[in-house]
Amino acid sequence: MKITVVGAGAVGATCADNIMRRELAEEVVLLDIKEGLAEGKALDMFQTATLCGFDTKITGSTNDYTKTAGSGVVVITSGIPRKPGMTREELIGTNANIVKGVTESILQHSPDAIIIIVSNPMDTMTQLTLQTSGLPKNRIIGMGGILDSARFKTYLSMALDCPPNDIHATVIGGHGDTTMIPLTRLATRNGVPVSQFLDEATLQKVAADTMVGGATLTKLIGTSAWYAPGAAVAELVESIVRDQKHIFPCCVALNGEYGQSDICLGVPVVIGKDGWEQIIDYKLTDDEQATFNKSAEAVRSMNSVL
Ligand SMILES: NC(=O)C1=CN([C@@H]2O[C@H](COP(=O)(O)OP(=O)(O)OC[C@H]3O[C@@H](n4cnc5c(N)ncnc54)[C@H](O)[C@@H]3O)[C@@H](O)[C@H]2O)C=CC1
Ligand SMILES: O=C([O-])CC(=O)C(=O)O
Repeated sequence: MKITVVGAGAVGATCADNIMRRELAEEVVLLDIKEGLAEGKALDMFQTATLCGFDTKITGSTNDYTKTAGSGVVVITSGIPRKPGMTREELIGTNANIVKGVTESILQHSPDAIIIIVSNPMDTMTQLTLQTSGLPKNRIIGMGGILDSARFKTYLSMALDCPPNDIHATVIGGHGDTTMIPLTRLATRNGVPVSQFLDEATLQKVAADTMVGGATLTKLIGTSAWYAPGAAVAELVESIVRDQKHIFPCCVALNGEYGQSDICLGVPVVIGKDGWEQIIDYKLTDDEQATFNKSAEAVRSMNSVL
């Protein structure tokens, strides 16, 4: 399979790197609008093949979409990242035009692709892609919840002083500082509810830290994160190309599930070769459902800006 990553910046390049190291494609095409950037990063990454022991070919392209032709999966990371003190929502004015234009160009050459949206504000960019691409809804997947869940698990493991891989936990809702919903009630340490180990105040702090996880990194680094975002995209891509049927929280079009319609929002879905294949419509508590509804309202109001 050929996989295209649009945007050869911090997230796009890390994403391509992870995809290559996991050998998820025969060829990865990295495309950027900045002259030479994608070619340079692609060549640098290809020179790790003998060092890291992978066989995936990588091609760089300065805005030449013919090189992306026939891609099975396309990851869109093009657009500006936030700076310290900004919200993801403030990026909409610039990124909506970029994401729309990129999607049109991609579909001219890869009409059968599954599209993964990473550019922020991700929920609204996913909605935009759904509305403008005409693609079946199962082939449009916004990536945010996998990353947010990875952060949630990491913060829980730090509070528990245990390995992150012993934690199972998920974040649903929007991919925003105030719209994401870490499902503390369902989080477990190898099957044992984390509430057996941590008091309510600690759990609330972990949830709060998770929600501002991206903002915390942006403040520390001066721009937003890329290592965990790139790895999170690769996890999603792997479930598609290997048809693994993993359940991941992803931003998808809801049609009555979780009491919401006409909106793309993060919920648990089964991911396989056809994109998102099934929504796991899990019954939330009344409080969780009320929070989910509030998250949907906030994302809906952002979508109305489009
Ligand atoms: N959904 C998520 O979980 C995450 C989303 N993000 C978002 O991903 C986006 C990218 O972040 P970074 O890679 O850190 O930014 P970056 O600035 O390092 O890279 C963005 C790249 O997009 C390119 N670009 C701009 N317009 C383009 C176009 N029309 N066609 C092709 N390429 C174009 C730029 O030249 C640049 O190289 C941001 O919007 C950021 O907020 C970042 C982390 C996680
Ligand atoms: O925080 C940001 O702006 C980038 C992002 O979405 C994340 O790292 O979660």
